[in-house]
Parts: sequence; C-alpha cells; structure tokens
Amino acid sequence: MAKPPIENLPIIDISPFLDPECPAALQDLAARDIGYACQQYGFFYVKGHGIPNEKLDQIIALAREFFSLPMEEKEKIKRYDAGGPEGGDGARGYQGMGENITDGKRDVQEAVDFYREWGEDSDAEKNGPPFKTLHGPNLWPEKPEVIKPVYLDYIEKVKAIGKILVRAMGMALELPPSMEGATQESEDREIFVRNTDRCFWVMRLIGYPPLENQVGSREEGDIEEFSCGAHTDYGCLTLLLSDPTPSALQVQLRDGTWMNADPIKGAFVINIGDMIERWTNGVWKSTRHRVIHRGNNYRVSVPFFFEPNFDAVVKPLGECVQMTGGESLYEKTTYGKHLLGKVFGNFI
Ligand SMILES: N=C(N)NCCCC[C@H](N)C(=O)O
Ligand SMILES: O=C(O)CCC(=O)C(=O)O
Ligand SMILES: [Fe+2]
Repeated sequence: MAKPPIENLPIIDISPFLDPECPAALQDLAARDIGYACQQYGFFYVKGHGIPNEKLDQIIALAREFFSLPMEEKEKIKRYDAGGPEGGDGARGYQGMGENITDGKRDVQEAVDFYREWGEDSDAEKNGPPFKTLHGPNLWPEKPEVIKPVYLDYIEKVKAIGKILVRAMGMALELPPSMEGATQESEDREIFVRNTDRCFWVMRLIGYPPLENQVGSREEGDIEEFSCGAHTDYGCLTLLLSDPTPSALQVQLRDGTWMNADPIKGAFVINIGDMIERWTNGVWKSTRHRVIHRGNNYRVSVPFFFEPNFDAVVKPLGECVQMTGGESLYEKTTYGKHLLGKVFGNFI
C-alpha cells in the first residue's frame, strides 16, 4: 500500500551551480544535499535549474497533442531502428498501448522514444549506414509541427542540467557526511562527468490512460494492472517532467514501502540509474519506482534519461568498494551492453 506522506523527498535548489559568481561553499552545500538524497532515497526534486515554466508546459502540451492524433498519424513513426535487430524492429519511435512490458506485464501506456541522435556533436560519429544497433537517426513526428525544434532546444537544456548534477554527484562522493568540507581527495571526482561527455541520452514521451482496474481493494497484492511496472532506470540520471497529475508515480523506500512522488510545479523529479549504483558499488542505489494512474485524466510525462557514453566502461570505484567492506559487488560492463540487454526485452 502506498505510504502516507510522512517523509518527503528532498527538494534541492541547484541555482548555485548556474551562477559563476557563487561561492564554492554554497555549491558544496548543494552537492552534499544531493549526496544525502542519493544515499537515502535515490530520488529527489530539483529546482532553480533555469528552465522557465512556460517551456516545461510546452513540452508536456506538445506530447499530449501528439498522443491525441489519429492512430494513422502516430503510426507514421512506428517503432523502427535503422540498426535494430532482424533489420526492422527497433527501439526508436512510437509504441502503441500495451506494447511495452515491465516485469513480464504489459504497461498501460503508449510512448515515443528518442535516443542520442546519429552524428550528434561530432562528425566522426557518422559511422553509418549501415548503423550499429541503436545508433541510427530518430523518427521525428511531422505533427505537431513545432515539436522537433522545441524538443531539440529542450534536450540541450536538460543535458546541461544533467551535466551539472553528475558534477555535483562527483563532488558529493568525496564530501564526508559531516560538515567539515572536502577533507578526502577523491580517486576521481570527475568520473561521471568524463563518462557522460558523449551522453547516450534517451527521451521518452509517455501517455497514460486511466487504469480501468479500479474495483477491489488497493492492497498491494490486488494490483493487476500497472501504468508502468516497478523497475529501475538504466543509466546515470532521469530528469522527469510530468503533467500535474498526483498519485501516479511511486517510489520504493528503503523499508520496501511505496511513497507517492507527486509533481511539484517547475521542478524535476530526479532519480539515479543502474550505472551510478554500479560505480558506487551500491552506496547509491538505483531505486525502484512504478506508475499507477487511477485518476480520470489522460496523464502525460516526458522523462529524459541522462546516460553514460555508449562505450563507457562501468566498474565499482575503488574508494566505494572500500567504503562498503572491500568487496566489489558488480562485474565490469559497458553502458551500451547494459542498455542493449534491457531495451529489446521491453517489447512484446
Ligand atoms: N530508458 C529507460 N530507463 N526506460 C524506462 C523503462 C522502464 C520500464 C521498462 N519496460 C523495463 O522493464 O525496464
Ligand atoms: O511517468 C512517470 O512518472 C515515470 C516513468 C518512468 O519511470 C520511466 O519511463 O522510466
Ligand atoms: Fe523509470
């Protein structure tokens, strides 16, 4: 059962990182708050990020407008990947209601996925066609007309926030939990920054109709349908933007109970992903979350996944291994391998 809101997720103001004049001590304080949130919840809210509310509202409105189009129009960008398996089926583009599965069940949602664009940032990357799996171009809808330029601009802005956050997380790792400032020299406080300089981001537009299965008690065992089943995210950080619908997104606390993480106007809900858990040897966990949308409205969310570089090598950091008793809990992997292991198992 969802827990009443006794606890609240931390709300962190990241404006000290946007201001070049800001005293380092204030940045250290914000970084320490982020470190605490990562350790305690793996989830937090971020405000003071500089993206105006009108822009955020426009992102949600355009996604809503896309989902309201006739199926014929939506299917013009039906899921396809130039480098996908079996020469067709793929991850980019539109996925119809119930096509995505989590934990073996169909999620009650429709969605569109965009990934880091082929050739983004550097010409050297224009290595296709033929494309490597997941390395092709995106499928942009023709309608609404402004969706592509508005979203491309938004992606640059959220990438910049992602960068600020991973930098702060690197700082937080070397700051001890007491208030004495940076006394330890970190093995590598820039580890997350370096490994995201060619961030293999994903942006997902999601539309959730109300769940029909409203009868019966709402005890845990009785939930038959999920808008999105319980899962962890795959990479570094998720920056979630959603419409104002309350009681939909739930976060699992360390004691196993579920707490609503309702939207706060103008703030992002941030959570850390599997690669951060691996780098920190589990000091910061990739927290399970799920969506149960039982309201009457059509809910829209747009998570942006700020991820490591596709080829980033991920293995537990020496100092985190020491912190956790000396045993490395995860095998070395690359983000790309982890992602590929997840993505194509997601479709029915
Ligand atoms: N790129 C990310 N993280 N997307 C989130 C998808 C979460 C659910 C997915 N069906 C799963 O089972 O993992
Ligand atoms: O829609 C939401 O609130 C969360 C979606 C989510 O967790 C995901 O797509 O990974
Ligand atoms: Fe998620």
